[in-house]
Amino acid sequence: MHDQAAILRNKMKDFSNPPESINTKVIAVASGKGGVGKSSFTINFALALQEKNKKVLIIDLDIGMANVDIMLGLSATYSIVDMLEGSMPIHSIISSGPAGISFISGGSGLNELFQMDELKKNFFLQQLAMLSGYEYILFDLGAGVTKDSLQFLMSAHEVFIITTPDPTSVTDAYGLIKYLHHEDKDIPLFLVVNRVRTKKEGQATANSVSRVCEQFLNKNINYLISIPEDDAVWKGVRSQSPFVLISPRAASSVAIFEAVNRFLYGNGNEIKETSLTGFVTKLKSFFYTKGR
Ligand SMILES: Nc1ncnc2c1ncn2[C@@H]1O[C@H](COP(=O)(O)OP(=O)(O)OP(=O)(O)O)[C@@H](O)[C@H]1O
Repeated sequence: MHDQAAILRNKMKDFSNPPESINTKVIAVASGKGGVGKSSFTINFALALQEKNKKVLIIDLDIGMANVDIMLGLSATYSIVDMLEGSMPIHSIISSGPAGISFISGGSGLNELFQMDELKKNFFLQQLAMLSGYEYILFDLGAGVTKDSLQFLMSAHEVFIITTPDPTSVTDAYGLIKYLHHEDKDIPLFLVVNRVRTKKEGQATANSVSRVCEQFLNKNINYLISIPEDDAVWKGVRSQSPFVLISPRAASSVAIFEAVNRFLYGNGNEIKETSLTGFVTKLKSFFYTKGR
């Protein structure tokens, strides 16, 4: 009988050999509070990385608020939900966005993704392992932490936390950092302060987050960049065209390019070895032992 389980089992045989691996770094982009510019940062940072000739993939896992495809002016044909329902290979659900950026949509009904049975979990993990041709995979996760997003946050090689200088946003960012630190004291965290009026405001915000993290958690936070409040961002969202592409000289774009330079060449970050297998193995351990 060819039920879905049988189809999945057969597909898994087809995909048992992941493609040749390059060094893949998985970045989870998160925020404590919603609406702080997480998706817009993810997209533009990914595009700026791609401009440095890096192979980059964006995966939208912002359940309920998935809007990366809208911001990219795309209507993705297939999503992760389709991949799981239709036992499709992960490469067939990758869309090509502006400047050829690769993108995977979570799809509506994504919350069911996390209620997967064992066979689907294995299929999902196996398909993720097929993405080893990408040098950077950016997961856009929802604001705050859920039991589900936590698994991705804790498995990623690095976590970017986006905040604005707004005290409520800073408080929520600290809450998120505290939560993550409690789970894993060694998790590398990068802070992005978005919508600043001046660089000084960005630095002051980063200083206050760093200070409380050092004082109460004994945790070092890497301040990546501040991004100014800029009409170019708004225009990019309105025209569904990322601002680094349509306004590359705007102050917000300059900040994103600077963030990529710091990320790639600052603090010895470029020499750390990372692998997709490491990410998938960690995620698997969350799915099966530490998860539900
Ligand atoms: N630097 C900026 N300057 C001006 N406007 C900005 C800036 N960053 C973000 N915005 C605006 O903020 C709005 C929210 O941005 P975005 O959707 O990226 O936030 P988010 O944190 O991903 O939201 P969600 O919590 O819904 O996932 C967008 O309309 C965007 O135009």
